[in-house]
Amino acid sequence: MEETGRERKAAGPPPWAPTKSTVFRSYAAAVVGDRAEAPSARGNGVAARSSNLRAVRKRPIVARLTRDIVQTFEKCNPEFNYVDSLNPKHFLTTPAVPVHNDGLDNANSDLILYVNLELVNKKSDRRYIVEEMLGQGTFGQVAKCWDAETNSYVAVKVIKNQPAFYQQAIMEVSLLSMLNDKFDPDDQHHIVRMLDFFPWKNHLCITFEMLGHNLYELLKKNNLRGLQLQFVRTFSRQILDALIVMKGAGIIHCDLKPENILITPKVNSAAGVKVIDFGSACMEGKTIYSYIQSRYYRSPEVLLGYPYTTAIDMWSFGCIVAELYIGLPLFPGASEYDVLSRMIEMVGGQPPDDLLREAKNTRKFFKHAGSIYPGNEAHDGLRSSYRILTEDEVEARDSKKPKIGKWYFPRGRLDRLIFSYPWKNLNEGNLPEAEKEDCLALVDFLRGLVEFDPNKRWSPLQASYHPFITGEAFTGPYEPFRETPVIPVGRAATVDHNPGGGHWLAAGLSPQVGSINRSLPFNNVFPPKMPFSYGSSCGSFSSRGSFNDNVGPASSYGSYDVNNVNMYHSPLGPSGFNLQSQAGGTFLGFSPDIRRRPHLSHGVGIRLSPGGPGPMSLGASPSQFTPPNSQTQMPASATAKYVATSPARGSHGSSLGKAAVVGQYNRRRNLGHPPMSMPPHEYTSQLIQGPHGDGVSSAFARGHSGYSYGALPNSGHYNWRPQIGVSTGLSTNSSSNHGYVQPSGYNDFRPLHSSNVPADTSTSTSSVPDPADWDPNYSDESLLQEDNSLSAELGSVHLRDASGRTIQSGRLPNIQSHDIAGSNQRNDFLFHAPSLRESGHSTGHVNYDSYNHANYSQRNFPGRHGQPFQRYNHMNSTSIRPTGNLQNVQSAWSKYGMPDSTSPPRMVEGMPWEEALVTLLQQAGCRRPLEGRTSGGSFSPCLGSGGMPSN
Ligand SMILES: Nc1ncnc2c1ncn2[C@@H]1O[C@H](COP(=O)(O)OP(=O)(O)OP(=O)(O)O)[C@@H](O)[C@H]1O
Repeated sequence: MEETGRERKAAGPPPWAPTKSTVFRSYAAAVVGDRAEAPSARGNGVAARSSNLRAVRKRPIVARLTRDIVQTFEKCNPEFNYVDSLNPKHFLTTPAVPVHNDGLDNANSDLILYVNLELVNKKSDRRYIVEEMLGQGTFGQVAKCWDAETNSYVAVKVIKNQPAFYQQAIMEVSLLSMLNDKFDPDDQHHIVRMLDFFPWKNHLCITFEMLGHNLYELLKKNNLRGLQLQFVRTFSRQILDALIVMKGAGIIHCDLKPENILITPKVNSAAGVKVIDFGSACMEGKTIYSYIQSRYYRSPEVLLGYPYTTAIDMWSFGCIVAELYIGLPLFPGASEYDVLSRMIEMVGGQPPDDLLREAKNTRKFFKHAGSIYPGNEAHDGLRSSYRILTEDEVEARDSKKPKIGKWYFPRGRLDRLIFSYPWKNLNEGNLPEAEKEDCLALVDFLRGLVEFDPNKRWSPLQASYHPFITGEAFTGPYEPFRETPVIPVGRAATVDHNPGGGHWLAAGLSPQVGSINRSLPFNNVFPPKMPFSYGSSCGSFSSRGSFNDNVGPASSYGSYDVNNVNMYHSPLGPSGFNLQSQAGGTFLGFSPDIRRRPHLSHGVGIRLSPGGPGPMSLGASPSQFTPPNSQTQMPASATAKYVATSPARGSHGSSLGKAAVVGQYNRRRNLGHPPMSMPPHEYTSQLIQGPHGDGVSSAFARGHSGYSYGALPNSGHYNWRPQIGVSTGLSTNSSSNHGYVQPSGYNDFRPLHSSNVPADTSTSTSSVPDPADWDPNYSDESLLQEDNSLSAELGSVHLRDASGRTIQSGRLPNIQSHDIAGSNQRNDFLFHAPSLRESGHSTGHVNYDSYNHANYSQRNFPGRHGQPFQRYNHMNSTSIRPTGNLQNVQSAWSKYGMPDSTSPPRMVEGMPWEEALVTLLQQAGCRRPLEGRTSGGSFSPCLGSGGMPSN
């Protein structure tokens, strides 16, 4: 029965009701009383003074009303009980609906983050207070957090609570640990610093130094105009620096793109950039995934399904350098076919025949003409027996048109593109004298990077000596010094079972058969700073005996002795990673001498020889770990808000791409995927004959005489590259084609492979939304949005030239549109060209009449396509593919040396991932992040008795 007001009155106030005296006590009285009660205050005579409320009145009203409000309420009503958790939360994660992990995770297995949530490293009791979302990507979320201990902001990547992502994140941790600690201990090589990692609520959290905006945002900031050349040079040099170190460590980044290069604003010091996101990285020679790299930056060998090395990062790097200059992605293809077509059209030539012969996807893109196809030539001047399929041929084969994206700049050769940038003055003769040399140097620099043949593509070290980077005068085509070939690529996992019965592939090791001596190249400028020899370019197997004797820092460079690699299969169960250091501890696969390592004789798994970072050997194909029912849902809604998809934060569009890929990957996982067909030895021997001979140097030692310095390519020139055996190069002489097929209308920037597609129209007929075009947040308005933080960030940019001289110091002018509006000149500032919008064209379609063939829609800049790597393995081994029940997952787990096979992993509520992580990291010697916080540097989990972390 409902109680009436009268009855209530008669019954007296409810027990919780404040009494008049407490409720309506004045705030001042409460404060006075409060202070009067404080012993310390009393002691200091504050009580007496507190009756004077003038100090309180001076505060702003909001402060006065809310300061100590909880205590005030408590004063007013002693029964008032403030419960923090009942506060409305400001959620940062999308969606924020609790689904998994006892309501802590959403449907995507992302930890639901909200403002002021604490992420705690329970081992060190270090707390990170979530403040805002920086990005939501494939592997989880990155949040800006306050680190109370250091009074600074950090970026914390909270990995999804799924084994697959967890595994790959362990890889990220281990690779970055290695890079940070062993190869760049002094933080000099433009690689992001990892500060901490810890498990939290079944999520792995990785703490990074807080960096600024990424390079895509920087370009976008200026309406996708390019940067001034000196900035292109400076950033390129720094990225190269990172790449040199990575190559020295044998690490392939696999997802290099402008979004993964972040600005590091430093007040009063040289600004620069840092490479982030090693979440897709792997070790050279131990490549697992074939679908890697974001599409625009995907190398030809990856597109074609050819074994890859660190050279793929150099391709991406070349794309980035060009993009920094022109402001737009170089190959913004809407499909892989489109990307490859653009490469061929813009770079000239095509991948060499031996690559095409071996690559597993060749038939997707090329037609084998049986013999030398008339009129078709590879880029090195040799005729080819392959030619790229026409769109019609692709359509006839696939019963649907290939997706072809828009062209955002004049079609034509890359050199022309660079020379005529910003494309308003189409006559390259307009190029100021002063810029000619720079442009020539840039074009020549790009020549060595966007090189179809990975064996001829310049290494980062070779590229770093290019005049474009060093700032020396450019006097003619650069010939890189000969570099000792380091790591022939390992055939990506192709074998189901290794002969020894172990699981090479499960361990992430590509069997590399063949007697190849691998030693640290004499010209490795970045020997890791560690006392012993090390396996830096980890991942190659060498045959017995080939392991060199020159023990020392450069000796056991990344080699695995195929006869000594210890793979065990034992019914006794897993032995974990068995990473044993000769130095007396376990560490990340660095054994100073493979020959002396202890041989363990039990367990499944693999003991890594020098150079193989432990966790990496997980062969962390998510497919092996994703529980059958695990969800990898990434609805567009979940990705649209933050970084990955938003122009405001870089890799916009990528999430969807990645989501699609993850979905594909999961499907693939379930369906299985055929192994690559080529036996490893074939590939190895091929490589030995290729790059191990005169390799790079010979490729560039020939036929460059015709590259006439100072001469810009004229309209009659077909191939902008200096040609082997052809004395034309960039000669202005159109007669120098030497039998090359004259492209139709190079003059007019017409495509080599005419697709009859107007440049401003998309021929995509697919009803399936293309992730490349999917960018819900994209708009011209967003392009024009000022971002003061970015301006501020850049305001303190100081750039130095090659000699260390400051070329741009002090505060740069704010990046305001009026700084550049209406300017058609390369501004004496960060950016060097007006945007299409500002180059006098009205919004909407921009018709470059003078090109006659190119219409551009500035409204349709490419939706960024950070298409992710897709993880699928080539392994057919059912033993490592989860087959639908926990036990199988567990057995897969145990094969990777994960803990105790007798206690199956709990997928959601338990701690096995944390335990596994802890064990792995402990075994791998990843101690640094916790050093100083743990006893003896060991990593031990902060587990409650029940296995769950106590909060
Ligand atoms: N150290 C950092 N400082 C500032 N922002 C960062 C940092 N690390 C990452 N971010 C932001 O978070 C975003 C996602 O980070 P990251 O690329 O490492 O995650 P991811 O899941 O691999 O994303 P993606 O799927 O886009 O590759 C980055 O694009 C960047 O904007």
